[in-house]
Amino acid sequence: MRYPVQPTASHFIDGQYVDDTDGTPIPVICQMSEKVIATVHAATPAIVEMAIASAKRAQVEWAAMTGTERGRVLRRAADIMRARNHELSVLETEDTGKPLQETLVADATSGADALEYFGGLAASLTGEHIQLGDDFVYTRREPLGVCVGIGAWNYPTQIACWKGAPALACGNAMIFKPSETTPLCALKVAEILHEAGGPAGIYNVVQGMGEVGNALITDPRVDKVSLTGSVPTGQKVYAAAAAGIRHVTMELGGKSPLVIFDDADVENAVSGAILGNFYSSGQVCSNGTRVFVQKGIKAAFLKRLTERLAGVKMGDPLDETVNFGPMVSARQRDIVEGFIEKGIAEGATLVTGGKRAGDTGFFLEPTVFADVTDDMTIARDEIFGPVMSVLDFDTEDEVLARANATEFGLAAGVFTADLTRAHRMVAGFEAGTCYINTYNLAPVEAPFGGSKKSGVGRENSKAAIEHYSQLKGVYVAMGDVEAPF
Ligand SMILES: NC(=O)C1=CN([C@@H]2O[C@H](COP(=O)(O)OP(=O)(O)OC[C@H]3O[C@@H](n4cnc5c(N)ncnc54)[C@H](O)[C@@H]3O)[C@@H](O)[C@H]2O)C=CC1
Repeated sequence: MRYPVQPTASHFIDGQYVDDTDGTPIPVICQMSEKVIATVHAATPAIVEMAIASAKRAQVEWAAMTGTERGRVLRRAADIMRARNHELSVLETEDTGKPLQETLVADATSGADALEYFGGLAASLTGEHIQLGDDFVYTRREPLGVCVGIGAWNYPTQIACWKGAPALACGNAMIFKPSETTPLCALKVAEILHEAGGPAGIYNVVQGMGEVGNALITDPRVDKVSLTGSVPTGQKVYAAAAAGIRHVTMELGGKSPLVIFDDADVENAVSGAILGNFYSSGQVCSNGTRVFVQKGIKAAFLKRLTERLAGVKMGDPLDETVNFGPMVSARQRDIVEGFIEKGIAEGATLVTGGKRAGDTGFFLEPTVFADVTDDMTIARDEIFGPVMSVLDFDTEDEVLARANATEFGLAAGVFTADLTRAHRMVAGFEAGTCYINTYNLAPVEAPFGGSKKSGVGRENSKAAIEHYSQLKGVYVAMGDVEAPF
């Protein structure tokens, strides 16, 4: 079975599809054919109002259910997602252009993991009892209320679930606004949660650009905003949330270092660098795009990397043998091309790639630059495309200082056979998500998020519960009340 690409309607609110065709049309463009394959409409003020009013009402009912009951809904939704993995993966590929080979294992499956994990935690979210002589305090772990999730375009299903699952487990309602570039997949998440028994209104999806996001996060009925996006957007959204003293989770951009020492296993280091630069055509926030390679292993690393890149198969992302898809949009392709031109102009050595590919489609070759220096634009700015920068280094102290010399702090990785050094490096990295002898894995059990300008808060793991709930302390007196007069 295959889902129709054109959704039934633009938004999913209060358990059903709704539309208001007065909203600005948002075309969905196929990254392979460059043709419009679906159209949705940005939410009008009436749609935004409908979504918030419905979430506010539904949240009360949802929070009154036991954790076990809420968890059951999430786990049922996880089962449905797994049973429909193929059609959800096809839709994810149509939304993003990522190869089906990837989406079959990384998107609905990761979303289902989040629903299952937080569904399992829901029943055990408790407060604590603090004895104070005869008196005592107990704490209640309570939901925040209505949460708004705003997504980026690279992982539309996964982001919708990573935000929705912990929010719902804690008894919140969520209104999710997908990126205008990839509006399709979150609608399926909403539909599935409803089918799994979620009360109408606990997970609404509304479409739109920044204005719709802004209308949602400035509404006084909204208690929290969780954004996945770029740092400039994060600054705006964080500021708007601060005006209303709202809770925030910010999952923002990065320019992460991947450090490869002379003693590393070359084959594994090359695999790590490929995973950290070319998966999803490089459109991954945690990518290790500054690959610091110690001078003694540089020649062997570049040789094997170039050989391994011969295994890239570009083409129709729906063809399961294709392992490298087009960029998400013409705009993103053009941005990345601009960075490649800068890399060449600023004197980096183009080892491989650098060009468009194919007659149609937003394809860019996987690109590797060597002899990159810290001051070059390609070593400083987030590119969000398939461009790897290889930088040379001599010593551990030197590379750690250079790895940290960035305003970002999302991820960092190290490849070495010396485990003492690996742990020392990781302790020194200014980054929220670190890897030793691997790169870019993001299981739901592990916290994911950034430090410095890459973000605030953590997604996944038990840590996410702290970001979707609040504690109420209750002092209970067992005797008379003493007062001064
Ligand atoms: N840390 C993480 O977990 C991840 C971070 N990202 C980051 O996302 C970026 C790429 O995604 P894009 O969609 O281009 O990011 P973006 O920042 O352009 O947009 C993100 C979302 O924010 C919305 N938005 C824009 N202005 C807004 C405003 N004023 N108020 C409310 N919402 C607003 C957009 O409509 C979109 O849904 C990259 O920088 C990447 O590093 C991407 C994936 C994961």
